[in-house]
Amino acid sequence: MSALLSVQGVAKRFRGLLAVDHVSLQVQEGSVFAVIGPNGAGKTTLFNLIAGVHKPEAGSIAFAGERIDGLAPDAICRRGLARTFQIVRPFPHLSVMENALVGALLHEPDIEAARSAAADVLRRLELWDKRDQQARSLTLPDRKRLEVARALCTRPRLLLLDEVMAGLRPTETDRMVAVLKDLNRNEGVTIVLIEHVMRAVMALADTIHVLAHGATIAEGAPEAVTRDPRVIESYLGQADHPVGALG
Ligand SMILES: Nc1ncnc2c1ncn2[C@@H]1O[C@H](COP(=O)(O)OP(=O)(O)OP(=O)(O)O)[C@@H](O)[C@H]1O
Repeated sequence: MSALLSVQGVAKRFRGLLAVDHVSLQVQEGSVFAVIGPNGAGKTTLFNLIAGVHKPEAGSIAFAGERIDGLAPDAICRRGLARTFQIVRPFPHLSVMENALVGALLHEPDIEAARSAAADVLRRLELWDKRDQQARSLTLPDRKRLEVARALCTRPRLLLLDEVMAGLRPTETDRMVAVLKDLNRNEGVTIVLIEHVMRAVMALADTIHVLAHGATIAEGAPEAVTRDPRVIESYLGQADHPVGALG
């Protein structure tokens, strides 16, 4: 099986700090791949490299067999790689439907067809009843779902999710996990997620990749990775060391 996303030895430095230190990973089509690691490990910077926000100083990134490093974020999104942001960023004064439409119009220039595609996604994400509400009036769980909906409306083959569970209560986390499982299993969307909520990671991920100080320290099946002493040690000293609690 060839990888849908292949990251080879990418590096990114901010002034003196090597935020991503020659990281390599392979994400198989149809899988759920989690990137975890303590605060400041380089997870969001790695996403920004994949999504085209930053250009890697070393290494290469291929999506569906073609190089994407160096392309602009919108060009990468058009190829089928969409992302959400750690800080949710819907257009606050637009309605839920209008926010979804912005994504749908990327691939579907016909407004009625785009509206219909957006409606399908909003139903799937349980936001249809709130389609006329302004995004800024939504609760945090609904804003998180809208963030996923906007990304999904661009019809991605691969979805990059940056901490979509943060701030959710356990029941809301379970709902989001169910939505993502459905997308992955029934729609075939490949998912790469950065996540601190280990309950969600364990429920979803086929593979976990662990970063610490910008570098890879472990990768493998969830049960093995969360028992790895290097992984547990990397979280020590963190107020909430979720992996230690599981191990
Ligand atoms: N734009 C930037 N300019 C300067 N330094 C940055 C920038 N973005 C990230 N960094 C630094 O790079 C390192 C990695 O940050 P990054 O946000 O990628 O970590 P993270 O693993 O996503 O952390 P968290 O779990 O807290 O979100 C940190 O030391 C951070 O301060």
